[in-house]
Amino acid sequence: MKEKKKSDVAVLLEYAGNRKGLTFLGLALSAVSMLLSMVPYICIWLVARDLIAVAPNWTQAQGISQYGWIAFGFAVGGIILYFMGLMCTHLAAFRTAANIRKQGVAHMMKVPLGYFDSNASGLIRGRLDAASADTEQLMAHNLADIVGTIVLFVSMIVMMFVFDWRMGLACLMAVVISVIAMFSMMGGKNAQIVGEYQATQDRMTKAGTEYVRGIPVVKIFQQTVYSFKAFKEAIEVYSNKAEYYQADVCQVPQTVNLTFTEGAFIFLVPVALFLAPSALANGQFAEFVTDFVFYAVFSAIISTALAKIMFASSGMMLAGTALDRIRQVIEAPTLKKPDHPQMPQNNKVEFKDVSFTYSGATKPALSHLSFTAESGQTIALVGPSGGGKTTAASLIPRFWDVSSGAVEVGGVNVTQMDPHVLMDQVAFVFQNNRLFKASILENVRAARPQASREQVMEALMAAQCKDIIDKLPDGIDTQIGTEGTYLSGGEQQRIALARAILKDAPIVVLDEATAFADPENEALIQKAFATLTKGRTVIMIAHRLSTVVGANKIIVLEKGKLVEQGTHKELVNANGLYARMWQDYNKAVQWKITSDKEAK
Ligand SMILES: Nc1ncnc2c1ncn2[C@@H]1O[C@H](COP(=O)(O)OP(=O)(O)OP(=O)(O)O)[C@@H](O)[C@H]1O
Repeated sequence: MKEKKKSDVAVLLEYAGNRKGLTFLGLALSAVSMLLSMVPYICIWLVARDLIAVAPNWTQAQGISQYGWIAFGFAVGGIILYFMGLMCTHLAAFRTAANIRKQGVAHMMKVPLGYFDSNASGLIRGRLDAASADTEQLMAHNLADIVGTIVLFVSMIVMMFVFDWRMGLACLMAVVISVIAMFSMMGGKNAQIVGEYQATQDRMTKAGTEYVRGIPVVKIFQQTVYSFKAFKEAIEVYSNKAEYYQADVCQVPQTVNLTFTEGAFIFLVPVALFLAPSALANGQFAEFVTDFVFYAVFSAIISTALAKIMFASSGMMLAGTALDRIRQVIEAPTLKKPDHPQMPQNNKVEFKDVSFTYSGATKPALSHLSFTAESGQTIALVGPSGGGKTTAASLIPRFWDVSSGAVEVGGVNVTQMDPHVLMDQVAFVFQNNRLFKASILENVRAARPQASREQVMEALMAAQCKDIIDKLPDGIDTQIGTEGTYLSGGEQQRIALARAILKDAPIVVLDEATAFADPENEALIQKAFATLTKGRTVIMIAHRLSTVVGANKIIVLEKGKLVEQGTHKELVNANGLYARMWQDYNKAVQWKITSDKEAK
């Protein structure tokens, strides 16, 4: 257990980078400040000794004010050094937390895109933010307090035995009982409970993110109570765990701890009463009273020291579990990079006997899928819902890697290509294209950062975005998602198409939108599609069969398997699943036309 804690600190110090030295400087300053803070107590003893020696002629006491100034000087010096130490540890702690966040974000760029499907973005952010804040507490405060407290303890024990070992022992007993109570609360099984408590916190964050994300659906279907259930349960589990820890685990040890730290007198007074008669008999009563005064005052710092240890050890535990959570992000498996990356030879896309099963799923989402899209061809993926169209398209940019078989781009297995080369080769337009809260210019330019303003403008025009730009107050410099500037689904889709057009990649994977039925937008989107796909290899997930009629090849997927392939004409003649889908589609269109006419 101890070793693990040590290694946690070592890990955190690595993150501090070139500010690691500042941590050590801060710790040294904290140690020295603790030593300085002992001097006022010695001064109290000296003052008590001198006063008692001249009692009751107090005015004869020499050097009282001198001791006062010395005590004041050392106390102030101690505080100044302590603050300087904290400044150093804070500077290192901020760097540590910043480096953890930076490394986490950098690592997220290397994980497969599918990772974000199974890990809510709120959870990832929560893990990095909350966890790095917890480590900040350890690095900025707790470590300095631990070192300071160790020094305090050693000097405290030395001082306890310097003046009167019996009264010193009385004070020490209170310390020992408190420390035992405290460690029974922190160590062993209870450390595991703290881990569980933080895991419930994680689950609550995840459920909260999911709940907030689903609010529109919840409101539409008036499902407030039911939808709140998962989130409510997560909150309840969390508060039960927190309550259990506080009430059942901490109650007794904390009471013992507080009683003995705040009441170090419990042992000191009986010991003093026991010693008083012999001191009186030996004519050493003045020394005895001096020592008693000193220990009575000194015992007060015991509670301060123990409180610091308590916070420090809980900080240690928090940081340890925080590091575990950070590791879940920072050590998430990354996309495997090939040792000898190969360059694509052409713009062909080929699936070779591809099977894929999502992690945790029992059935494969794709089984033995093979097809080829020659350079410049358009291949449409169609089929019933859940057939595997999105999964197949997602394997091209390596959202996930195939379970068996191979996906090849330009004659090279995608796993054998540098991920950057693969990303340059392929443009993706998915239905839920995310636009950033940034200007339209920046949103489109994300595809090619070095593109000029004119090139961005050209892409926007090609994607039929003229009407959008014209109506916005600052044209392409308008910030999206702020001050009421929101775009409709169809408009967002066209901006995303402009992004893909600007990218100018030879291969395009696109999920044809179904959600944006407004006829005007629809026509513009189709025009933008035509520009984007011209002269490129296209893999299109098609939901409306009207868009696939002209495709070079149609792949029909059902339950993860290729059930038919061919041109529209061939498949209609084959009288299989596609022919039935085509009939149903025509009936639906017919029904729409008829009902539109009747409505007029
Ligand atoms: N992230 C995921 N984790 C586990 N299973 C998944 C995941 N995404 C999809 N699946 C499963 O894989 C299968 C194929 O789903 P996929 O989304 O590829 O089908 P689709 O043909 O695109 O469907 P639709 O037309 O409804 O979009 C389904 O059984 C689905 O439940």
